[in-house]
Amino acid sequence: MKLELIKCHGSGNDFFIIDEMEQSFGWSDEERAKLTISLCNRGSELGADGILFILASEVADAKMRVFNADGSEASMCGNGLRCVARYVCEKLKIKEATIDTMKVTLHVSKESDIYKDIPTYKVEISPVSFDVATLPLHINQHQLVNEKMEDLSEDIAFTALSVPNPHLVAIVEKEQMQSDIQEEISLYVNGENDYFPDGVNVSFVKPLPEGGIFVRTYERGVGFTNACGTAMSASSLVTCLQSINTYEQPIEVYNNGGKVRCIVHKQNDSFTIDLIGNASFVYQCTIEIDINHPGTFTVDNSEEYIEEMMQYAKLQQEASAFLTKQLNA
Ligand SMILES: N[C@@H](CCC[C@H](N)C(=O)O)C(=O)O
Repeated sequence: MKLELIKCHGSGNDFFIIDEMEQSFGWSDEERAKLTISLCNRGSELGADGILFILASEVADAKMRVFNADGSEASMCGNGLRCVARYVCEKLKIKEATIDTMKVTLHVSKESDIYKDIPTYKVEISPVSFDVATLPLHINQHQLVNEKMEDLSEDIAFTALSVPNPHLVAIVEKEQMQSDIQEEISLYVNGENDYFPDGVNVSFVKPLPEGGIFVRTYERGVGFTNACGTAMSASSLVTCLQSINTYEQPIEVYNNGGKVRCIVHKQNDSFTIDLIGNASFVYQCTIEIDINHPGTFTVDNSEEYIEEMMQYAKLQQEASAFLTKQLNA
């Protein structure tokens, strides 16, 4: 069969969009998983962190399903949702929309450009929970907020939260950020272990001297990515809890693929987060693939979004120069 793909990214966290809104391919979840593993393989002609399947919805403008590069399905994806927001808003010629996701319907909207000529979208990150059962995290307490887990590290304190996908967040020193410790912990909690039966996204966060934070995330089902939208949102909330940042105020969040802006809203004891950033298209292409044997495919008719990519490269250069200066300050 022929399949149309759009390669897109949010802060360098890259995905393929597959539109199943009008044409239903009738795929099973096993077929979606195998297709994802094949197309996301970085050793193939394509490669990505995941696939965003966009489907028709009876309760919202569209439905998003997210598959990680290893074929597992995630309940949410912040960077991916911005790309889906752009795709749906442009397709339906609207400026805001509702997108149904695995656990919740979320509001998305077009925003003024975060950087000159960079299509920018705001997405709602919600619901947020600190109840360890929602990750799940198996420990003998209801919450883990800025506390050590001796089996993970003797020095680092973690906060566990779901937004609604699961996150483990630690505020760290520069030396810890640059060591192998994050990878070691991430491999442990995403392998056979007694604590996180479904794995967890692990973020190390470094507050920057001139304001803003740097977030590096090891993503469940993928590995280290340039950025993880839900992780940057969860990390922003954790920095507000620790009075490093302030509720209702924009937080500049730097990552290895660029930067985004988060605003954490607090009402009584509940939280929501706005994630604002680029929704960039890289290229569109058609592939010829046999869904029963997705391991091989051919790519043709590839067309790049050159202007958009050149503009994004400028944002990335500026963000990276700022970050280097801040991390060496
Ligand atoms: N990159 C995403 C998150 C994708 C899902 C995650 N790996 C999980 O399994 O929960 C984002 O931008 O939020």
